[in-house]
Amino acid sequence: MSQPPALDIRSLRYAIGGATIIDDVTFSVAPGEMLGVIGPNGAGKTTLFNLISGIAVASSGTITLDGADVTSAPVHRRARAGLGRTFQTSSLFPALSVAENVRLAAQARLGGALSVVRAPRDSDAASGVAAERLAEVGLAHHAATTAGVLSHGDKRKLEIAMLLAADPAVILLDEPMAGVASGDVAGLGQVIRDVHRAGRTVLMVEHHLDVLLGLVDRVAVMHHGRLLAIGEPSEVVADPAVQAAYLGEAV
Ligand SMILES: Nc1ncnc2c1ncn2[C@@H]1O[C@H](COP(=O)(O)OP(=O)(O)OP(=O)(O)O)[C@@H](O)[C@H]1O
Repeated sequence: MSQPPALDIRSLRYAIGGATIIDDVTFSVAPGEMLGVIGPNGAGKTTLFNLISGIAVASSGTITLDGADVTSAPVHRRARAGLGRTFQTSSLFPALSVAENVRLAAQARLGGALSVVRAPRDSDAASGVAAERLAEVGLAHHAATTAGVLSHGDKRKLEIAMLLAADPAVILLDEPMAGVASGDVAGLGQVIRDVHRAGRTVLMVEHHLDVLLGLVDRVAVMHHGRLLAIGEPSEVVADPAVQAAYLGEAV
């Protein structure tokens, strides 16, 4: 039997207060693929991520993760099924060290009691996972640094390391470049590329189109809650309907 898609979305619809925010969206993402999700402000990108991660529940349609229907599953069950997500707003603990932030995320996954008081032992499974993940995002040299003083680019790398601590197969990145200094964008892009090349399926919403189009295998364009186009970046950028949706913005 052929492998099921990492993520399959069928006829997804989300309506609230009389407004249809997501309207009949269907697409699937292959295992190991990186899909960019773009669209003008208010197009429904974050809502789509909320439906996939379980923060909002679809009005109709289905969401399948690696063959398992998770359409109405709570957030923690989707996380157990291999889904991980970052948010537009920072989710780290600024007063703790970089290593402690990732250790806590790893402890949550490993099921141990959460403790910031007990000094971590190097032999701790969670500390081991934390060290590996920090190395993976290039932050090993900042392990002892207080997370709050990191640059925006390094904070985003730390959030990715925290996400990886749970070992997700499918990762949703919501505007990972937001607020990152232009000089740090390329380095963060390389971390995302490496995370993807390690075999993970990645969906990424990002307004920095130049960076996104250079990273992804395919791009999906949302417009007024509908999927306007999906395909390889060069095809999608050349699509007149996509250009019209951006009202002449350089795509
Ligand atoms: N809970 C809600 N109740 C009412 N309207 C909502 C709700 N959530 C989102 N919307 C509306 O749905 C539309 C899509 O919002 P969403 O945040 O998903 O868009 P987006 O593409 O992520 O936008 P941006 O690029 O600005 O982040 C917007 O018009 C928003 O105001």
